[in-house]
Amino acid sequence: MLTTASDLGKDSSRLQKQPTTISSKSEIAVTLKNCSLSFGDVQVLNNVSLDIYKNEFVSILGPSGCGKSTLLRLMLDLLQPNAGGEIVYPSKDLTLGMVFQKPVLMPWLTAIQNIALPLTIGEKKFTKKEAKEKAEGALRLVGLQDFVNHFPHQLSGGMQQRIAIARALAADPTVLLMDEPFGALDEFTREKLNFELLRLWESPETSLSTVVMVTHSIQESVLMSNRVIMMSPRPAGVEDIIPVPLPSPREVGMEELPAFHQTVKELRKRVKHL
Ligand SMILES: Nc1ncnc2c1ncn2[C@@H]1O[C@H](COP(=O)(O)OP(=O)(O)OP(=O)(O)O)[C@@H](O)[C@H]1O
Repeated sequence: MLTTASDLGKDSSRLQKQPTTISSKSEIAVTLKNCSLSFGDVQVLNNVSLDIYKNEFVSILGPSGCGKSTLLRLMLDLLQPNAGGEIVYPSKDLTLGMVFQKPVLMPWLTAIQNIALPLTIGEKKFTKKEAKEKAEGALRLVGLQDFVNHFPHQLSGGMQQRIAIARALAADPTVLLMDEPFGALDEFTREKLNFELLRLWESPETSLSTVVMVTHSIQESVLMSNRVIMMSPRPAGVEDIIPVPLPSPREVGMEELPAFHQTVKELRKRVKHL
């Protein structure tokens, strides 16, 4: 198991990571300024402007093919706003992490080797010993410390996705970008991982401050997020930003609250208009 709600319940610092209201004092984690992007003749993003704050969990919803994954790749610096605009990360101690829909694990590497591998290559290189220690820590965070030497085929789909989350967390990101991370999982595992991710985001054991998650599930977006960004059809822009008026921290059973139903209903109404 991951760090549980009850483990963290006595720690007031977890409450620092849930700004349900954005005030003028909220610190920006990333700003997209009038970003437009085309693949050849196909314009995918049109004038996307967005501020995402430190200590917030944001979901991105929108029609299939509108450009949600493209937006994340832009934020990860894998793509450039080639038709105008810029992306600004004001913080000096920024580390970006990414989790994809599929875990994309190397089948010939064990759980710990899969997590350690990216730490030994790229810009921020760690020694093999450091990488192993960080990978062990990340495995503990996702509750898979007993599966250190298991290969991917010896793990369930949910466990493989936890390894992918651990791999992203091992680099100690401040901003985590997630592209439908639970889309391929059954409903039971998905719900479990939803709360495990929330606990990790709240945990003082990680540097994680901001989560930006693309999802196709309206319910998931409401349950997890402080705000939901609704994208318009391609070429996508920001259609709407909907705050989620649920109490923090989020707990199992909040799906029964009237505020949950009202926000889901509101989002459904807006989806129908797209
Ligand atoms: N590398 C690429 N080259 C050309 N076109 C691309 C490339 N990547 C994405 N596209 C196009 O950009 C558009 C947006 O794709 P993207 O994957 O960002 O959408 P999405 O909103 O994430 O879709 P979905 O919800 O179905 O996952 C699509 O029309 C897609 O074909």
